[in-house]
Amino acid sequence: MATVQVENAWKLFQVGDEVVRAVVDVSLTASEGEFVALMGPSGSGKSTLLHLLGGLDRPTKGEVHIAGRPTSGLTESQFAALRHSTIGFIFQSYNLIPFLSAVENVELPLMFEPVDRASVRRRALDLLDLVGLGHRASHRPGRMSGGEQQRTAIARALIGSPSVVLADEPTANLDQRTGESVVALLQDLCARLGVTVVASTHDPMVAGHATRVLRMSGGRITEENHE
Ligand SMILES: Nc1ncnc2c1ncn2[C@@H]1O[C@H](COP(=O)(O)OP(=O)(O)OP(=O)(O)O)[C@@H](O)[C@H]1O
Repeated sequence: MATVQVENAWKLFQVGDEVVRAVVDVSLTASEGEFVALMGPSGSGKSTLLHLLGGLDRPTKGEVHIAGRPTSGLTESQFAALRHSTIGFIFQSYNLIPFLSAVENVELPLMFEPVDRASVRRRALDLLDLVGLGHRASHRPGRMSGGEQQRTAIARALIGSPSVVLADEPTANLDQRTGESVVALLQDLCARLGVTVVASTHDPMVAGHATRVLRMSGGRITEENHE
């Protein structure tokens, strides 16, 4: 099943008198369990495309489907609810809350949901185990390494059982070896849980683990390579 689907998507930004064409007529489909790497020079449109895929931003033109549903007719709150239940995000700077413990950070996306707290706690602890951090559950981010913080962020991205995880340069702040272990974890999630991962990256190592590599230039997808 296609878990990521965009058709002829454009994103234009008006900056003063100038129109910036950040994403230009992009169509993309990815299925369950795929690991797609988005590569390309700075400013080529990778982050903007990720934002469109995840519904953090709406296209100027074109259609974005989330979980097989077209999103153009949805209100902001319908859109947010759909995003919440189907998509997890990972950022290069981890974006963990410094005064919360690892397990509390993982629980955060479900904090305001009407769900049983004890079962959320169990699930958060299971996810920390899954990413190899069961022993760090009570640690705050400041007491964890960069790799541990990114693993915590991956567990947080999974708390809502998303079908898609979008990662914006997930290894940018990690050394080579730690980056490799984080990417191996993402690859494992694709294989074992059937999650679709789309990751923007400048790092050839990340692309080396992907099932598909898309190259962007000037807002367009200009090249596509399969594993
Ligand atoms: N909110 C915005 N307002 C105006 N222009 C924007 C905005 N967001 C992105 N852009 C522009 O759109 C283009 C694509 O930017 P984007 O951040 O998607 O590129 P990128 O490939 O992710 O770059 P990097 O690798 O440096 O993160 C750039 O020219 C950028 O300046």
